[in-house]
This record gives sequence, structure tokens and C-alpha cells, in this order.
Amino acid sequence: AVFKPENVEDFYELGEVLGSGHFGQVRQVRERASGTSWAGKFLKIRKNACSRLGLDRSSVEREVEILQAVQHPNIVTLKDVFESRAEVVLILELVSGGELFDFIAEKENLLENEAIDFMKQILKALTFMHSKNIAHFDLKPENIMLSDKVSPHPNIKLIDFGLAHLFYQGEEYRSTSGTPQYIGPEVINNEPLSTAADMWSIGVITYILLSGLSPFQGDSDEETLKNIIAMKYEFNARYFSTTSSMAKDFIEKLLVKNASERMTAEECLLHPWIKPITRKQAANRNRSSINMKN
Ligand SMILES: Cc1ccnnc1
Repeated sequence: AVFKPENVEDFYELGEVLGSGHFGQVRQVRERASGTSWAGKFLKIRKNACSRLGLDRSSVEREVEILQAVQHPNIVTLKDVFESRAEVVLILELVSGGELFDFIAEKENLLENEAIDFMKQILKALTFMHSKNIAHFDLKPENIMLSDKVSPHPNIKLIDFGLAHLFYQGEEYRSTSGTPQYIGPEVINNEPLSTAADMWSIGVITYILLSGLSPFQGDSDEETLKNIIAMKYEFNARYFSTTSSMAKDFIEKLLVKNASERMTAEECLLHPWIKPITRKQAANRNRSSINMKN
């Protein structure tokens, strides 16, 4: 793929750093022609295959290809791509509401209902991506952002498709990258992966959203990975006493060792926790609150 060879600064004024990660850094940028603000993701490209620093250009091409394939209201949109000798710059929709977990932490009494509203949006994005045989493979609280901080029902935006993968028919794909707390057993065991790996991460994220605890986290990454392989997690009564049984059932149907037995994103949207079958169930859900003691 050929990206724009022009200098990104001829078209965008660089602003503050919004975040940085394994890839490089994200800065707020202002489009000179329109004054509109965007997010510029500056990716360092390695000069030759031997060098350790920077990303392979092909992996950047993959991220661009995937972002162009997944246009959805709950997924960050890609507007432009510039390339200089040593870096590629993705011009992305500016998502300025911060991370989902910061939003939850700041709120007062957050009902399960609001958690469900967020989860529904995440599941709609995943249903869309998975229907195109695209897996995110790095779902975690930092990559679930809010469109803005002001509206009472902010929109969810999935970001960072740097580890995402488009599955070709019958193709086998293995990878052991991802963040220990959120990866499934099949990732740790370097087994062939599928979109079901994202659903394990959704189980972990839901558990944290409702309790503030991370289900498998140990004192080290090694211990965390051991806990995942051993399926060692519990709903500690001190943190889950106010959590509805439907919420626990939702999590239990995602934290399943056998990836093919996990709920898909589509099935999650039909689960009674997300889609109540009776008015009584909906009322019951309202009485449950997110644990904010810790
Ligand atoms: C961090 C970030 C990424 C993409 N868009 N806005 C903000």
C-alpha cells in the first residue's frame, strides 16, 4: 500500500501527546485546512528486518487494512495515512472521553444498567468485526475509550488495532502477544486462535467492570498466566455480593477454557443479562450495583 508521501506537518499542526504504547505515540493534531482536531498515531518503522526498534512496515499495512475494513460507530475511524522515511502517521478520529475505566472510577453509584449499556456497544462492535473475520486480539480497558466526557450516555470507541488479525478461510493463526491479564488459555498455549479469544477478554473486562478486581491477576505475569491456565478465579462475596446472578452467568459463559464453547459476541447480545426476557429480570438488574468499595 502507498501512503501519502507529503510531510504530515504541512497538513496538520501537532498538539499534545494523548498516549503512547508499544507502537509509538498518539498526539492530538489540528487539520490546517479545516481547524478540525484529530488523533495522529506516529508509528516508528524499522529500517531493515534486523533492527529491533520500530514496527515492521507490513504490520502497519495490516493495521491500516483492518481499520479501513471496520467502519462502525463504536470503532475509531481512520481518515488518512502519511509516510516519511522512518515513520507512518495514522490520522484517526479523535476520541477525547478518556478510558472506560477512568469514567467508571469517577462516577458515584453506577448501576449494572450503565455497565450493560457500555457492554452492549462493545458487543455490537465485536459482532461487526467478527462477522468480517477480524479479531482485535488486544481488548483491554485502555483500548476501550469514550467519545466524550459530557453526555450521560457516551459512546464507546474501540481503539488500537495494532494486534488485530483478518482471518483468511481455513488459515491457521497463532500469536502469544497481548496483555497477560486479558488473554485466554489458547493464547498462552500458542494454539491456533480465533475471534473467540476476544470473547475471553470480554469476560475478564466484564468481571473487572462489575467488581474492580482482575479475576486472574497474580503478583507477577508468570503467576497471572498460571491462574489463567488453571482457570483459577472466583466471585469473591466481598466484591460480588450486589452483583446479579445473570451478570455472573454472563461472565461464566465467556471464561470457558475451550474457545469453541464460549459465547460469541452475537450470543452475548441475546444473553438475559444484556437482553432481559421479562420485566422482572430488568427490575432485578436495577437493584444490583457495581461494587465501588475498593
Ligand atoms: C488515544 C486515541 C486514539 C485514537 N483516537 N483518539 C485517541
